[in-house]
Amino acid sequence: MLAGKTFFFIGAGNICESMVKGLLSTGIVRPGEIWVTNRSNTERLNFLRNYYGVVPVTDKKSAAGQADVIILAMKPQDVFTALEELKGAVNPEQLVISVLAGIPTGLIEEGLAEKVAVVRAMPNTSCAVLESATGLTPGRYTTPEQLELARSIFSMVGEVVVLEDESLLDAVTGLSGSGPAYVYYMVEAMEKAGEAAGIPREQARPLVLKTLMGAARMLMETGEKPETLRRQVTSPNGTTMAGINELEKANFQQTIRRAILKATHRSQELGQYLQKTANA
Ligand SMILES: NC(=O)C1=CN([C@@H]2O[C@H](COP(=O)(O)OP(=O)(O)OC[C@H]3O[C@@H](n4cnc5c(N)ncnc54)[C@H](OP(=O)(O)O)[C@@H]3O)[C@@H](O)[C@H]2O)C=CC1
Ligand SMILES: O=C(O)[C@@H]1CCC=N1
Repeated sequence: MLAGKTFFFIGAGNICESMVKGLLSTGIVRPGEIWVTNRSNTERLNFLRNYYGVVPVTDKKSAAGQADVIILAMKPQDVFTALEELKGAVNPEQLVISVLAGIPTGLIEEGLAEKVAVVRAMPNTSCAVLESATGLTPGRYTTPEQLELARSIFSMVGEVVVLEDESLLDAVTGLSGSGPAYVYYMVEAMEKAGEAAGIPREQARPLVLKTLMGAARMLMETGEKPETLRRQVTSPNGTTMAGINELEKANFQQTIRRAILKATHRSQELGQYLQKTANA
């Protein structure tokens, strides 16, 4: 299904590079099958060409007319300009994948002016190591085969969940799209705490990272609930209980909940704002 397909990334920033790195590492997609473009940053395109062997594109319209899969990967605020540049170039046989936070498929379909197949996807930067958690939802004109193509692309770089209700993609964005940043933030905090407790940074880091990896693998491989695994670590009146009590005092779970709901809300807000702009 994927062999020989060409991929055109419109927006060659962070998420583009994570996907490119992951796709190429599978060996299924070859560098010449990945085309990349930016608004103006040619230095970045040259870097991607030199480092990954992918193909920089200047004539967006012509490349968009030829690629099998077009991936919209600019900031949400830049979507209108990008769509204007693509108008009329994409046909219903092709597949457009948008990874833009908050942007509904309807807005992209309208912008492209043809009955083009659009899939909204929310991956995360762990695509680079084939461990993305990606939510997908089909647009109005997406055939089951085109949805399957999108699923197989993101399955190459991690786990895929297909959601029928597009509005849930905002929550996927708040949960797993932004999710790696919450984890990195926690790692930063744990490293600093390790240092504060006297462990040199170069030794704190491997301890924290292996703790993270080990806990993730325990969750995945035992199939136990996080709560069960947490209780196994927590001895009555022991060290873990002392630590967890402190997290409870700071309303840790409520704080995480608020963070994810805020991020979800921000995704909704971006979509609503840009939809209003489109209607104005
Ligand atoms: N970063 C992440 O973890 C994730 C991001 N996303 C989504 O992916 C999108 C991109 O995010 P990210 O990669 O972090 O952003 P970056 O700022 O790193 O990259 C965006 C790129 O888009 C380019 N661009 C802007 N306008 C156009 C245009 N009209 N035509 C072609 N290229 C254009 C910019 O080029 P130039 O520099 O020349 O202006 C820039 O290189 C966002 O919509 C975000 O919501 C989704 C999942 C995860
Ligand atoms: O921060 C953002 O808006 C993007 C969307 C998901 C991850 N990064």
